[in-house]
Amino acid sequence: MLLNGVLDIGDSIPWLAWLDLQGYRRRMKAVAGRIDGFLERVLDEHDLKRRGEGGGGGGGKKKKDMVDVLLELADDPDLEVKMDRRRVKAFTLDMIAGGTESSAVTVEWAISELLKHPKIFTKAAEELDRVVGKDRWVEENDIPNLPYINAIVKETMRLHPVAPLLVPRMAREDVELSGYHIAKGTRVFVNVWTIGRDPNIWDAPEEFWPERFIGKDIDVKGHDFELLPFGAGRRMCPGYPLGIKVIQVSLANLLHGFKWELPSGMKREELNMDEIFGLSTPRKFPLVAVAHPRLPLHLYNNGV
Ligand code: HEM
Repeated sequence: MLLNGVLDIGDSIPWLAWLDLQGYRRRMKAVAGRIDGFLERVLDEHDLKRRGEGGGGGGGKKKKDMVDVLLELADDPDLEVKMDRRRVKAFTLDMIAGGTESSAVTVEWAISELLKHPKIFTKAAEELDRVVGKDRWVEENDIPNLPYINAIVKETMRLHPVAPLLVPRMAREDVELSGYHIAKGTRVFVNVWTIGRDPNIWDAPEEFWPERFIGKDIDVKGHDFELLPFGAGRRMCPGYPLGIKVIQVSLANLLHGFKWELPSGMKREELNMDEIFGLSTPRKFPLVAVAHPRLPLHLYNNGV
């Protein structure tokens, strides 16, 4: 993940690329080799299982997982866009890389911001107690009734977008944009991190203040260009519907189920909020916090 976001001199000065001055390309090739080895093993295991079960269909009775379905598609000669083994691996890697770190990083930032702003914790807990009650966990269909929790999620994504520069674009033709000439072939980065902190767009942009979204029609679906944590357009995050729900439901449950505190003796001003800036922006120092149960103890025995 770190190597994904590094600034390689060869990207900016292509004729220096072959020298690999920072050694990033060598390290990327080594990591790619290890990941490929892992994915090959996963595909081999699935192939073996499919053959053992009579081949072809991934076994009629046993439950299929995503890799089984992709391998079935790879066997289909009539597919308009061919799915071969290489694509099955790429797809699987996309799901692992895109679908895990992004939600975890966002939830960790949300809890960090709330530890700095205990009043927001209290307000969130009030909403959860009123809407969900203290005798159960939060479910997906509670989410539309939790505007304050949703505002916390948006505010977290405004200040800590998972992909601060989205993924690079390339201008397919010469274009004039807001008075700038962008020549065909130019690599373009959209800096959503800066947009999220732009004082021309946001009041008190450096402040964590979820109330700014209450009653406002600003969403994260790629239509409101001031808030683009999932990107926009044809290359917008395809995992958006899943990603946003995972963040909302897990954060809501973490706030509903636990009272959060900093380790004893630590003041909130001392909580370091530095980020590692790359393709994604995790915390520089992992969050350490203490969680106290808020709900009846029997609920913790059955899981969420
Ligand atoms: C927490 C949630 C997530 C956030 C904040 C997030 C954010 C993003 C962003 C900003 C992009 C680039 C979009 C652009 O440049 O316009 C992206 C691309 C992508 N995301 Fe996500 N994502 C999340 C969850 C997921 C999940 C759950 C999956 C899959 C299960 C996923 C799969 C992908 C893939 C495959 C791409 C590349 C799309 C392409 O290049 O065409 N993401 N994501």
